[in-house]
Amino acid sequence: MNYSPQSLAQFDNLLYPTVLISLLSALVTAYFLSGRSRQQPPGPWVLLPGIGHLLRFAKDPVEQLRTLRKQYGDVFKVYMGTMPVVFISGFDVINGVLHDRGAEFAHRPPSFIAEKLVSNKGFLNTSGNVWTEQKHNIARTLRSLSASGGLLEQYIKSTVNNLTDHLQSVIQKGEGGQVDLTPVVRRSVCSIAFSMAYGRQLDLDSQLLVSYTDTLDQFLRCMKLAVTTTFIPYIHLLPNDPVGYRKCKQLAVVIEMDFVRPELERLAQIHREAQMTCEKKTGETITTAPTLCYAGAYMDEMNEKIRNNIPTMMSEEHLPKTVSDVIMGSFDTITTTIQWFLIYMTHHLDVQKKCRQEIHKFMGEDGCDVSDIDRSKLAYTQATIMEVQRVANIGPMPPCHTSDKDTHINGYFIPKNTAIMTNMDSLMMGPEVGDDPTEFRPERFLTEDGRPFYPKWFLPFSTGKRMCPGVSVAKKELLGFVVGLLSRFQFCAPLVDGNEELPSLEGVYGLTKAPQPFKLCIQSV
Ligand code: HEM
Repeated sequence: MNYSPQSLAQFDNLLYPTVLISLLSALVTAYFLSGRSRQQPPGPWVLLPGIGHLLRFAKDPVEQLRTLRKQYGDVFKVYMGTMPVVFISGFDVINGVLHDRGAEFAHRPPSFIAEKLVSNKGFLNTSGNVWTEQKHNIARTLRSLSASGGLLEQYIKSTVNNLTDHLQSVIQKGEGGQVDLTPVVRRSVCSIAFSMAYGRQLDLDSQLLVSYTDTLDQFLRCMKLAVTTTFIPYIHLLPNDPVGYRKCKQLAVVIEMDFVRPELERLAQIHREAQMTCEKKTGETITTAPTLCYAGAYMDEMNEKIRNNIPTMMSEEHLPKTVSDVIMGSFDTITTTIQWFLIYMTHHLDVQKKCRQEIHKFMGEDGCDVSDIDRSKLAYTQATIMEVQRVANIGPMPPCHTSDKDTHINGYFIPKNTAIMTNMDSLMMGPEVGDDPTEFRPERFLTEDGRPFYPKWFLPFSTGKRMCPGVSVAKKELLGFVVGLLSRFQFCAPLVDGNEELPSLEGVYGLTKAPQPFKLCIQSV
């Protein structure tokens, strides 16, 4: 093509409008793109899943979440009280946020209740360096405690033996027809948590254990409603303490002053004495507590760092709250899982029988030793525990995560410190489970040749940096209780007015989803 000087001049005339139009369209595109990049997740403006349920004016929160997910997809935002909460659902999104971007989302959002109840100290509610340093210490100690042949196995063995002896005596007294197992199971679980924390064992009937368990129990019951202040802080100003916030604060003080601090003082004293003896004998300073426990291990590392002028965030202020967080982390979750396990076993006697047969086959029929369990042999029993964890879904709304920087999830803009909550139901009852998620079927956790199968979507302990640090303790404890109980007893529905009355499968939402009060009939096998 030939360009004449005139045609080039015409082109020149077009140059300015062309550049102008391009600039304008670039600006418009940038405007829309920046709008898109700041687009917030969809969701209704005011809705109170969880809290509404607690305050008894909304339906089952899990049902609400299912409806919302259908309507808005895997990332949606609701206002829980005055606080926006972004819910993430489905394996891909949850794993993407908590695991693949674990460091970014390893923070906890600011919380009124954490600030007022524990002054933002401890483990569960802290973030950043203080959390990381404590996490390393706790994870290391829990790993040592739960190692094969470690102290946890001894604690489980003696506690489960005491529990089964107690149940045997209930049966011998002719009272096995309708037993409320919850108090004794709670005490047993608390006893193991106590031993791991402070390195000494308490008798199941000891006054200290009874009152520690009762106080923890009262605190957790009280927290069911008091947690509302996280989402509507002004509620705590109302007269007559309608949500039990002030009562919870008092109970937190009682737990620390009456139970935690005396044990910490006792450990410090033992440590001082051991140190003096060691210095006299060898001239060396000992660096490990006489008995492994996580309060003692925390003190050791903290004191060692202080002695050697190594900068540390571990402190006397964090210590009692951190110990309480770990005890609380295990107490409610393990008790609730065992309660649900027993309930589901009364609903599925065939499964109960199969577990017992497996236990008797591989561990003997006479009072098997729960400190010496070969997990690989008890595949069906383990699969049953996992299936109970799935269907009972005791933590449908686990602690919130957040990022300390503005960020995006699935293209939606998430301002820093926004609370992000995992929709656990979307994993436990989601499409990945198969086409029969409501059915109780332990086989879904077994391969075709009967070996354990761990599907990627099964995340009851969460995933990523902030995943439950007690996972191996929990697995050992749950299996120990199940083996000890099923090897010696048969659990079934009690007779009420001549009719079998199966315990309800409907849960009560608190910090965990617990069963309604229930009784079972226990028989020796
Ligand atoms: C069936 C038993 C258990 C279940 C289902 C469970 C589940 C969970 C879940 C879902 C979280 C939240 C993780 C996250 O934020 O992403 C968590 C945190 C935690 N769990 Fe467990 N847990 C169990 C037992 C235990 C035990 C036995 C211990 C202690 C020995 C424990 C100690 C903790 C602690 C201290 C946290 C807070 C972690 C943090 O904030 O970084 N849990 N657990």
